[in-house]
Amino acid sequence: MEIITIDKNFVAKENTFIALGNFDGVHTAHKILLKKLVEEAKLNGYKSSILIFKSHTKNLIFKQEQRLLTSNEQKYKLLKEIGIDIIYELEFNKIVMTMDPDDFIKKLLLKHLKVKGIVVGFDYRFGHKASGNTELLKQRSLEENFKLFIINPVEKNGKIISSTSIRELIKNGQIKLANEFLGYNFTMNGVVINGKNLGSKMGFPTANIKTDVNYEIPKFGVYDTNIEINGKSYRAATNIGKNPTIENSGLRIEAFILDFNEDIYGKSVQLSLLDFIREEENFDNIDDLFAQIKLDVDYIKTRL
Ligand SMILES: Cc1cc2nc3c(=O)[nH]c(=O)nc-3n(C[C@H](O)[C@H](O)[C@H](O)COP(=O)(O)O)c2cc1C
Ligand SMILES: Nc1ncnc2c1ncn2[C@@H]1O[C@H](COP(=O)(O)OP(=O)(O)O)[C@@H](O)[C@H]1O
Repeated sequence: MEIITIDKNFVAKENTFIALGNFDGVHTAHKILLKKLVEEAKLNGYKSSILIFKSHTKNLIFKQEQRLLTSNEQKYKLLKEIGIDIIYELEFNKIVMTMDPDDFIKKLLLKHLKVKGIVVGFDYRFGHKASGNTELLKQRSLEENFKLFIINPVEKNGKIISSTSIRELIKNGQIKLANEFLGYNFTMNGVVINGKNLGSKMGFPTANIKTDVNYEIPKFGVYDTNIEINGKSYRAATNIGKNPTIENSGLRIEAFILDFNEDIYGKSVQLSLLDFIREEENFDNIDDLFAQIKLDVDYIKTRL
């Protein structure tokens, strides 16, 4: 898979079929759309491409940082697995945000990116004030002679699978359903940093994980998790929250790794959430807290 950083003046070397969107999470509905892209591109003898904005479009539109399901790195890995040939990476700036929808289609996509076919979701919006939609794309596909595929909403349990609906599930602790919608387990990448050293004193050392990605924050509580360290996977009891029993500091992600006894400070880890076990609690004292942590760990062992 080729990753090409472009600006609005970039001219592509070759024709492609293209998919448009943020693709945060590359979830099961995205996969249906992207498989259609790869299939149709092949049938028509072109490569498949995606136009992706480097930062989420909502960051600029709503002037607040969009919480995410995947880092760009995770997203690109998933896209590669689907068989996408080219990623065109474009900075989502004011020029792109205020672009006339017809300029977006005719100049950027057709002229500069040499697009022969477009695949989008039913609710795709683009251009100035999001005024471009699938109706406009339909009209222009007839006039300008490009192929267009609009993918219908994909539902599960009566709910539309979307990046937004998955973020809501994660916020509500409905991690199993979120994972079903994603098609894989929600995973946060980070690095193990120093904590207060209380964990090992109490018999439960916990790897404190710091992430640079603006992930959606899961409901505070204890999770059954998998943690990948140096390519090896371990089971862990993980608390996500603010440790109210100890202090009321910022967000902490802390994993007690089962059957493990190594120094992993500074290591990159991937933490996958499997299930929500219980809410984070404010215990009267540290002994009560660690008695409960022992119960959590014992419970997770019964789930192995
Ligand atoms: C399985 C598990 C469950 C936890 N549950 C809670 C909790 O309910 N309330 C709380 O205040 N802290 C909870 N914690 C966080 C602990 O307070 C924290 O891990 C401990 O203070 C050690 O911190 P340290 O790694 O900075 O030494 C939990 C930690 C783990 C591993
Ligand atoms: N089973 C384990 N689970 C988590 N971390 C472990 C484990 N065994 C050893 N460690 C190491 O111990 C550290 C955590 O010990 P802890 O006393 O909780 O210190 P800190 O407060 O710095 O996190 C981890 O970062 C890791 O390097």
